[in-house]
Amino acid sequence: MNTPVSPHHLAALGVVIVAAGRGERLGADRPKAFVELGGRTLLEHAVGTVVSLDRPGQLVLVVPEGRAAEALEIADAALPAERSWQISVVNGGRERHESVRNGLDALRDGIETVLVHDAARPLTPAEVFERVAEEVQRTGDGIIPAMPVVDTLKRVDIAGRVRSTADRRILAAVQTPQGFPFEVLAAAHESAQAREEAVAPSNDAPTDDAEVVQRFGGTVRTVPGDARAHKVTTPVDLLMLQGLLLADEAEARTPAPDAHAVPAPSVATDRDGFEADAAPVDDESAEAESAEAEGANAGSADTDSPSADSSGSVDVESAVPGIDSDGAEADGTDTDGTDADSAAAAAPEADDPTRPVAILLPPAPEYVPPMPLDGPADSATAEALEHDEPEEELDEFERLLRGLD
Ligand SMILES: Nc1ccn([C@@H]2O[C@H](COP(=O)(O)OP(=O)(O)OP(=O)(O)O)[C@@H](O)[C@H]2O)c(=O)n1
Ligand SMILES: C[C@](O)(CO)[C@H](O)COP(=O)(O)O
Repeated sequence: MNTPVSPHHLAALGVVIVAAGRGERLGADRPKAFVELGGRTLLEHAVGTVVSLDRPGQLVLVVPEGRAAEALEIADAALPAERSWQISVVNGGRERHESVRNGLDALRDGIETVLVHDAARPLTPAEVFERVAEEVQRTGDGIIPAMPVVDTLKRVDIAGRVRSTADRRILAAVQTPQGFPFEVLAAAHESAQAREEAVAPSNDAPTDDAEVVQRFGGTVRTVPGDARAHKVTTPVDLLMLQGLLLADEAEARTPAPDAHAVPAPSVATDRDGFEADAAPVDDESAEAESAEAEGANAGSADTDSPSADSSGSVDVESAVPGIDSDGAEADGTDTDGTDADSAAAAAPEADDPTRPVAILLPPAPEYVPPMPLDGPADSATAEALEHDEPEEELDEFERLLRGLD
């Protein structure tokens, strides 16, 4: 039964961290969320960021059976005394979407906005949580962080033969946290569950919550994601995130520029990979979308400052059998944990006022946003897209899979 809630409760944010996966592709000796990165489990990193958000909320941790006590300890240790986060822990399901459902069931009445986040994205900055939550509250739509696709994408048949190239201008790689009005996400998951129970299990389980909501008829939009929200899937992902933590440490050790120094460029790299005012991928009017994107990006799209939760040495080798800790060196990081370039920058000649105190990185490559939101501008692109109609190609692909081609 619904209990009356105060306006304070109505403003509360619900966050579900799904941490109940087995981590088979990582191949560690424990569930992925309990593997360590920089001396803290992936779950600890994620929880630490959520409880650092400057708002009241309820956090639900969804964990593998037998891990609830450990998860509660992690949450207790992470919770700063002055923050108003209420924490609960529930068991996960067989598939990710079942785990999300269990998490939603544990949220109390009065949550208006809910964010669903993968523990497997441990370094996602607090700014991304804020950006997603604010945009959900502003628009009432589902909001997901997205990154441009940087590789060329091929459709390949079961014999390994390349059949065609997908148009990556209309594709985006999406991350978590994904945010929704609570009622919409809860109803979408309920409806998905009813459908699952009514028909035989299929192999098209939704891989994210945006898909659950879209199948339910909801609208989902994008905001810029962040390179630090990278997902740990295989061992090399842990090494990449280890590199980020080491870079944070090196940056934290770099002395602040003195008054005589040549100023460093204000923006060296954009971690979201998008131009600051890149419009999100959508099919509505370009004008309205550009205005929205500007609103969404204002003050938060460029997240170049060091992470608040950078921590000590990285324990990848001991946590994941078969991972070679030298991978950090291969990525250009010295074994003493100092990025070679940053170390050089950290030792400017004090009496040489012209000596730069920061390495001047080249500007990030310009990201050309997907096609104009009201369709391709030029006739060549329009023609190319006409011949790259996704549903037609899916049919063709299915025919190939069945050996009908
Ligand atoms: N039944 C599941 C499956 C996944 N997850 C969570 O969903 C996120 C994304 O899933 P993924 O990276 O695929 O994790 P795993 O399922 O653990 O990985 P794998 O497929 O390699 O086993 C992770 O934080 C994972 O813990 C979950 O809570 N419950
Ligand atoms: C939810 C997700 O992280 C969005 O990119 C992704 O779909 C999870 O996929 P996985 O195969 O369960 O890791």
